Order: sequence, then structure tokens, then C-alpha cells
Amino acid sequence: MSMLRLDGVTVRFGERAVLDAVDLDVAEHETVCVLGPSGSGKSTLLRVVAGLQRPDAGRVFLAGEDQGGVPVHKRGVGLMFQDHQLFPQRDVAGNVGFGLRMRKAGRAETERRVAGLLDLVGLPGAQRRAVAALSGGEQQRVALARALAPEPRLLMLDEPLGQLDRGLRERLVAELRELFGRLGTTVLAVTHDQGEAFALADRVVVMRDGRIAQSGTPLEVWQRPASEFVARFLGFDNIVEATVSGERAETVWGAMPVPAGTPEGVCRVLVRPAGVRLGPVAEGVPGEVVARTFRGDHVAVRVRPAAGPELEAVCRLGEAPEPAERVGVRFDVAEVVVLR
Ligand SMILES: Nc1ncnc2c1ncn2[C@@H]1O[C@H](COP(=O)(O)OP(=O)(O)OP(=O)(O)O)[C@@H](O)[C@H]1O
Repeated sequence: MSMLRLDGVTVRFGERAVLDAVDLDVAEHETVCVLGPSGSGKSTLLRVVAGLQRPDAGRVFLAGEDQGGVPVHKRGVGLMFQDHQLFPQRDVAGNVGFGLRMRKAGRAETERRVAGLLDLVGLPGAQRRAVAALSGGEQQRVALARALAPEPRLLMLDEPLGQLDRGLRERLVAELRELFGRLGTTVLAVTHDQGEAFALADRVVVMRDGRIAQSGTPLEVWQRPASEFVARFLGFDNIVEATVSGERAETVWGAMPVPAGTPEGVCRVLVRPAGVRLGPVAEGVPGEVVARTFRGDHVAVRVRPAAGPELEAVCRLGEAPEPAERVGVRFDVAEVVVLR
């Protein structure tokens, strides 16, 4: 069953549609991450679902019920925003228990739930600590415990880990995913960080100018970006025009193989860097290495071919050619994607 359904949701500010007839389903227990450049409408989408923004057209359903006219506090959704807005004058327990007291839970019940939630987010016994004295990551956990406390049927996260440094973010993403799986929480999260989205989500939704550009599992979107926009947003820039004939395409970079069944004619193709093979200059399209960047487990190499845009290749450590070296480029069909 869908926990959340958006049906043709449109929000306009003046002439401009910030959300343009968006349809979206989030199944019970699913974690969906909405990804997109700044201004693509991600936060507006969350605000509509929360009831903080009224749509100009379309409807929002939670567990099958139309939310038109239902106020924010009656929707049963939890919200956690980027700056996590903890109450600085309250201690950790005061923050986490806030929503429970709003729902008139008794003192003993609140204390028991707060203790359980702090265990859950990895801060056991932190009840009496002052929030101002917590690290960024600890504050994030308190904000999460506070959002989970009223047991929302849908948890919405807006750039939940935006402020944190990378190492901590990666660790928290893994913890969140494990936690949501264990609790069976339904989650709608918004981020502009693709790494975060891909690590957290069961399904990724990429937005562009108020519309959904692609929706799929992280693997599907990564392997088969649906359009040049999505491909470039994911950081893939080896994109070129191609004329397909059979299982071959002619491009400004020379001939390259394309997957069987590719429609004949002109299209745009992407070659993921892993499919750009560098070898001896006589064994491929000639090019010159212009840059080499160490990336930890591989080396990214930029190659300037005789014509057309530069290519990025991925090489194993110790196998990357030097800048100014002449190389021959070949393309691996497994990494060639025909774009719509
Ligand atoms: N209340 C408002 N009045 C006018 N324009 C608005 C309002 N709220 C948002 N917008 C505009 O709507 C567009 C989408 O905003 P939104 O915050 O949903 O984007 P976003 O994808 O979340 O961006 P970011 O990643 O920068 O937070 C932006 O161009 C923004 O300036």
C-alpha cells in the first residue's frame, strides 16, 4: 500500500510552477530520497506533504486519506530539517520528549520513551546533557530522536546531514538506513548530495525544474540515467552525439560499440569513465593525457582526444598514464548508455 501519494501536485509562485503536476508514490516502509539541483522544488515538495504549503492543484494522500484541509499537526508526519532547530534552553530529554508532551503523554511514559529513543540513536543516558554542549553529530541524533518520538507514519528529512563533515555523514547515513529498516519507518528525504541519497534510499527521485526527471532504485538510476540532465547531475560528463548503425555508433571521438537493440539514427550517448580504456596509442582513438587525479581507490585521468570534448577515464592505481602521455582510447560497451 502507498503510505504517501501525490497526484498532480502543482505549486506556483507567481507565473512559475515550482512543482509541476508531480505524481509520486511512497510505499509503506520505503525510503525515498529526492535529489536535484538547488531550486528544483525539493523542499517545496516536503512542505506540501507536511501541510506547510498549500498546492495550487493536485492532491496529497497519506495512507489513502486525502489531506486537503488537514492541518500540519493532524497529518502524523515527522519533520527534521537541515538546521535541526533544537530548543537550546532545554536539555536532551526536554528536546526529545517535546512531541510526546504535546500529545499529553504522562511523565513516566515520556521518560521511558525518551530513554528508549536515546538508546536507539546511540546516545544512551544523555537525557540531562545541554544541547549546546553536544557535537554536530550528537545534535543530529537528538533531532532524529525528537522527530521519531511521536511515531510518525511518515518521517521527512530535509538535508538531514547537510552541516556535518563527510566522515560523520557517511557513518550516520549507514546508521540511519539500518535504523529505518529495523523500525520499518517510511521515509521521504530531500538532499542535493547524491552520495547521501544513493546510500540511504530504496528509491531515488531526481527532480528538475519542478518535475520528476527520473525515479528508480539507486542502481537503476546510476547504471541507466534516463537523460543527459540526470547523467550530468550525477557527475557523468563523457557525453557526445552519436549516429547509430547496428551495434556501432560514429561519434566525434571515433567509433564506439552500443548495446544491441539501440535504435538506429542520431542520439546522445554516455560512456561512464569505467568504460574508457586507455592503452597503446596504436590501439584506439589517439588522445593525450591532460590531468591525473588520485581518488583513493582509483585514479581519474582526463584525456584530450583529437576532436570533441575531453574524456574522463578510470584507471587502477599504478596503471594510470602520466600527463602529456599519448594514449589510444577504446570504449567498453558495458559502460555505454544511450540517453533519451
Ligand atoms: N515562498 C516562496 N515564494 C516565492 N518563491 C519561492 C518560495 N518558496 C520557494 N520559492 C522558489 O521556488 C523554487 C524551489 O524552491 P525549493 O526550496 O523547493 O527548491 P530546492 O530544490 O529545495 O532548493 P535547495 O536545494 O536550494 O533548497 C526556488 O526557485 C525558490 O526560490
